[in-house]
This record gives sequence, C-alpha cells and structure tokens, in this order.
Amino acid sequence: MSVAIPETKVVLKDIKKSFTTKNGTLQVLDGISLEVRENEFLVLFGPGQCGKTVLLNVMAQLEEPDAGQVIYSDNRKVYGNIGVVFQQYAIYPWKTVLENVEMNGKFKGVPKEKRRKEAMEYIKLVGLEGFEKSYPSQLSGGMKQRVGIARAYATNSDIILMDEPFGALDAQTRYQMQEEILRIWQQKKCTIVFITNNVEEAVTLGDRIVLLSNKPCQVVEEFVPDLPRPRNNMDPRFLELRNEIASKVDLAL
Ligand SMILES: Nc1ncnc2c1ncn2[C@@H]1O[C@H](COP(=O)(O)OP(=O)(O)OP(=O)(O)O)[C@@H](O)[C@H]1O
Repeated sequence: MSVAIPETKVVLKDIKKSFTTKNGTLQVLDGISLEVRENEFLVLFGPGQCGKTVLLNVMAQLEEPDAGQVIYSDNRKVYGNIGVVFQQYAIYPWKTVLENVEMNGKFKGVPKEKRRKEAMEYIKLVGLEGFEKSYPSQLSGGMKQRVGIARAYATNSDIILMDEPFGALDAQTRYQMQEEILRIWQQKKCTIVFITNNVEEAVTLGDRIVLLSNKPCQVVEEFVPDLPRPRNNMDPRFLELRNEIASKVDLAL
C-alpha cells in the first residue's frame, strides 16, 4: 500500500531579520528554517515578543527579510493570494459582515454575483448565517473573529496564516473558537499556520508544533502530538506534552 506524502507548500530558508532602533540593532529572527506541508495545521509557538508576528509577516511577504528565502511551491505572488487572520480582528467597522468577507474578491475584480455567493458560503461555514447584514459593532469578539476567518477563506487560498487570532478573546470564547477552527479546517481542508503564545492552545490545535526561542528567534524543537482529535486537555498524554513543551519554553527564555 502506498502512503501519500504531503506536498511541501512553503519553505523558509535561514530567515534573518533585524530592525534599527534608537538603542541599536535589534536582531529579531536569527536563521529560521522550516517547511510547511499541504493541509497541515502547523502551530508556531513561542514566548511573547519573540518575533512570531515578524516571522508571519515575512511569510506573507509583507516584510522583506535581511537574508534567507521564502519559497512557495507554486512560485505564487503572495500579496492578496493568501488569507491572513490578525489578532485585532482587522475588519472594517463601516462595512457589513458580507461586505467584509467579499472584500478580497472585490479587490480582485471578481463579478459581484460570484463573490457574493462565495462569501455567503464562507459565512455559513464559520457559523454566521443570519448575520450577513450586521456591522462589526453589533458582534461579539468571537463573532468578529469568525468574520476574519471567513474573509481569509474567501481569498480561496490553500494557505491561511493566523496571528494569535484568539489572543484577544476571553477564556471561554477562546476554547469555543479553538473547537470551531478545527471544525472549519476539517470541513474545508487547507494549510493553516497558526501563531500562539499559549501552550495549551498549541497542543490542542497542532498537527505539528514548532517551538521558537526568545529573541533572537530560532527554531528550538519540533513536536508532533500523538493524540487523537478532538484532544482532551485532561488526558495524561496531553498534560505530559504540554508540560514538556512548557519546560522548554522556560529554557528558551
Ligand atoms: N518595525 C519594527 N521596528 C522595530 N522593532 C520591531 C518592528 N517590528 C517588530 N519589532 C520588534 O520585534 C520584536 C518581535 O515582535 P513581534 O511582534 O514579532 O513579537 P511576537 O512574538 O509576535 O509577540 P506577541 O506574542 O507579544 O504578539 C519586538 O521586540 C518588537 O518590538
């Protein structure tokens, strides 16, 4: 029996990035190399301020690295062709849910009828059916982030980058959204690169967890949880892995 080997979607090769600040040069990324595979849920986990957002911006080609390469398997032009979900919702307050979700299609000149139909599908996928005409101010934090997820999916990208998307939510909503993102990803498979500084979230979500060190940020170790989904955070194996990773973060600090 042949086993399908997942295709590599993105390769990061020895990425370095520094900034010039009033206190001198701040080396943020210091030689990051990793591979992102087709349809995996990859978690990048590291302490606060270690450089996760900078790394994601480099992957999204919003930021130019000083050295190293970001290579997409299909040589794509990334801008506008990759879905990104940000921590602070980043949705337009003066636009409705539907208008926010169809925004990318509008920029790309997709005919109105087609982009509306697609946007409605994604609104349904994220559980916001019935709220198409609502404005962000009428939505809870979790619902706003559902809009962000639907908008990212509506780019029709096979890769979605998520920068601590649940970081601003209260604990209860955060748990609920973790279940939701897994349901959405299992229903509509794509590659997700998910940033978090929460170890429990990392173990709940990741097919693979890449532990990053504090600045200057490097890859410390990779973990592949051998835990069935849905994962139970009271399972002794879950706790063991969570503790192992957490102990290595302390070392990294
Ligand atoms: N444009 C910039 N100019 C100067 N310093 C920057 C710039 N962008 C990021 N930094 C610095 O790079 C470091 C890493 O920032 P980054 O936002 O990537 O951290 P993070 O790991 O995402 O943090 P958090 O988990 O708190 O969101 C920080 O010290 C930040 O101040």
